[in-house]
Amino acid sequence: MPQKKAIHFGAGNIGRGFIGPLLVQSGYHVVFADVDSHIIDELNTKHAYEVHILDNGTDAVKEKKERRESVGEVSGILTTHMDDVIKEFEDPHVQIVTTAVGPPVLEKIAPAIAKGLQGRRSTSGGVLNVIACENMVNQTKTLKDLVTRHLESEDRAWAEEHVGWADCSVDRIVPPAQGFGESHPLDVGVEDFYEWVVDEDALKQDGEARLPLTGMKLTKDLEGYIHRKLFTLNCGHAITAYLGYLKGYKTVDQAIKDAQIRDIVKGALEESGYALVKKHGFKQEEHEQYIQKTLARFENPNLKDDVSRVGRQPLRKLGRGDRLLGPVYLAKEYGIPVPDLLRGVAAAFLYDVKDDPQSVELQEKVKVKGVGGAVEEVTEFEVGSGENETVVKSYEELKKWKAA
Ligand SMILES: NC(=O)C1=CN([C@@H]2O[C@H](COP(=O)(O)OP(=O)(O)OC[C@H]3O[C@@H](n4cnc5c(N)ncnc54)[C@H](O)[C@@H]3O)[C@@H](O)[C@H]2O)C=CC1
Ligand SMILES: O=P(O)(O)OC[C@H]1O[C@](O)(CO)[C@@H](O)[C@@H]1O
Repeated sequence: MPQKKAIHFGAGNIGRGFIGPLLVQSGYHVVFADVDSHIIDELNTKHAYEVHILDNGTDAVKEKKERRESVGEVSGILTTHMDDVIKEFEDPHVQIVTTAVGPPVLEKIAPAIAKGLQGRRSTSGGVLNVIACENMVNQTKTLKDLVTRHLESEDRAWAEEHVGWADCSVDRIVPPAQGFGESHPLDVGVEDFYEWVVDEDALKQDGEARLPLTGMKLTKDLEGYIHRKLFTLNCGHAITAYLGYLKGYKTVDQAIKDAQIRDIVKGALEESGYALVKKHGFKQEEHEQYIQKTLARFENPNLKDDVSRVGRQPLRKLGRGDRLLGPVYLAKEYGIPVPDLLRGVAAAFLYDVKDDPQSVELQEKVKVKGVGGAVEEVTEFEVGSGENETVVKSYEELKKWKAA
């Protein structure tokens, strides 16, 4: 039987280090679609690469610090070559389309996906599931809306019937590849842990296209998984990055070993945890273990994960439903005090990195409106409110860390 195929947009860290390998393990040939011609050329020359599991020696890999998994059955196309994209969508062996390009890039790939779906309809192609693996809530619904804008009504109707659009939670720390040598540009280093949870009800389950894949979990309660991951792993990660930046640490593992930083991060995750337990009915004890496991993941020295990567785009991370304010607002619903989460929010307002446009924009807001005014604009906590005052007070305290 001819091999089933997947198209994955974004041959970056998560694409090559997480989603691509799981697709290959599940028997798919993966066609990576990217704008980076160097990576695409490499994929089409070598058709294989290695994933280096950089465990910290406490979990699966007790003796060695690294083990490798070979990934074959891969090729590439440029998203700028529309004919190639359409040809792949027309291929009846293609059954799943995934993305990991970054939230702002979804609108850029939407026209190509729309053209691909038009082509698939015109060749009477079968059912397809689309799963956007981006760190955001409702990422695939967002992609669906963006794609639908480029479809005429008959194509829209066909897509409603033939295309499943499933949101997901995607969790594995994959920093930019480092130290594998110039002759291995496709290799990527990852942590051992991973979790990929997909909204079962949104999938089109049809014949060969049925999911889950190896390593993928289906759920009818995606919100619980997304909140747990975003308000724990991503929340703690971001706070570690912002506090680490203030103390001049380069990487996350260095920052989390600092007792002052660890106390705040742990406190913030406990506050967020009380709210998550209330909202989603997680067992308190199990959630505490999840927090411990998360902190242990931050300690992994082999990942050498830069605080600037984890802290990137602070305004996005200060979004109302995102990793910092999401748990603050959730805790507020239950009257849970959140001093450490608000310290984390304050630290984000002190993140001053010149080559990060969102950091520059945030600093400009602070300059123009003062801290309280900027906090009000970004967090929607009015000047004079308890939350606004706590963030401003924490900001002034944390500012001294930077000066020290
Ligand atoms: N790296 C990580 O540990 C994790 C990342 N994520 C999410 O995965 C997504 C991707 O993150 P990374 O893989 O780290 O980023 P990355 O920067 O390594 O990869 C993004 C890829 O998208 C490609 N790209 C950019 N514009 C494109 C376009 N118009 N068409 C096609 N490809 C395009 C880039 O060339 C790059 O290869 C983000 O949403 C991130 O939040 C989620 C969980 C873990
Ligand atoms: O990719 P983002 O949303 O900028 O945030 C970085 C975060 O994403 C991850 O790369 C993976 O979830 C985390 O390591 C980190 O918390």
